[in-house]
Amino acid sequence: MTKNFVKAEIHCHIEGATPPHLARTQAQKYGVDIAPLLSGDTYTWKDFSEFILSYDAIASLFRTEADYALLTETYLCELAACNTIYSEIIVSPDHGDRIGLGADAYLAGICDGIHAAKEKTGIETRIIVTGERHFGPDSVIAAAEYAARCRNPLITGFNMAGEERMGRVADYARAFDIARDAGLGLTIHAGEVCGAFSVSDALDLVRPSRIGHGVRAIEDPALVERLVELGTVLEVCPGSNIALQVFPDFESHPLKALKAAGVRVCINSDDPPFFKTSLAREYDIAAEVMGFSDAEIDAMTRVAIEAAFVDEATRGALLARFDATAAQ
Ligand SMILES: Nc1ncnc2[nH]cnc12
Ligand SMILES: [Zn+2]
Repeated sequence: MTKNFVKAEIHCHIEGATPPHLARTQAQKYGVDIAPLLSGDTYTWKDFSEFILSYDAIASLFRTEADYALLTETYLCELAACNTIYSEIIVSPDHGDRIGLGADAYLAGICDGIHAAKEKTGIETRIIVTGERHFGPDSVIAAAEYAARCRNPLITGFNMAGEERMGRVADYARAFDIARDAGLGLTIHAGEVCGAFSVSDALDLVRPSRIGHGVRAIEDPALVERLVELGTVLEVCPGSNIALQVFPDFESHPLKALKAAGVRVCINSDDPPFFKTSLAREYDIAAEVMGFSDAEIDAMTRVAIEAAFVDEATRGALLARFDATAAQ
């Protein structure tokens, strides 16, 4: 059991963290029939494309600043309850725009939720703005421009999520140039649905310090070696990968092999209720199914904090908190 382990997570999509009970409340509030999306406590989707559609539909149930504050506070308090001291949430201003709330109010709600959760639990949180690849290059560039100009101190990173099979990384490279020039940390979903070439493209064209998933790098030993040399951190989400059938089961998941090869890896939940998981469960699986030792699990948590998009004073404080309580 990893219940008492100090945890940190740097890859979770805020709308993807919607607990089924909250989805139902929101659906009732706005008179939306979500029966095709949710059966009991299970989000129903069959493959990656359907998952993305389902994700966007659940996101559309949050329509006000207060809705987003509630969602964010709910998720962060759940994380804090399992000893999580740091979280980076991936947010998409496109969702705010698409439901007519607007990006500013969308982010204001999320920030309210972050402050409320910090007040209640002490959890430290930062925001990664993401472009959604399936909304096209212009929309991803607009997301980067938004992140760059709004100068919100909680927004410290830029990402691209969504349908990895749409276009090539080169089509989106400009968005990352804008984010890099604004001083934001860079990470990108790659090597999840697409193979090793997608991770190579990301390294060549985005030069990120982290990659979301990246697990299919395992298909190319030279690429694994390149990740080791660069020190690129993979934000690994094992439960997500199994649910989305990237790998058939936890036994064949490459997290152990990547770590053994020297790649810097950490454990994350991605969209936990969509994949019937939680950060706590991901840590338990690492220990009980994948066979990582306590020290190895702590080492992955340390990687998450070392790779976090925070200022050095905050990183130091988090590491001190982690060192004071880890593996005791
Ligand atoms: N696992 C995932 N991959 C790509 N885009 C996403 N958006 C939310 N979850 C995602
Ligand atoms: Zn993700």
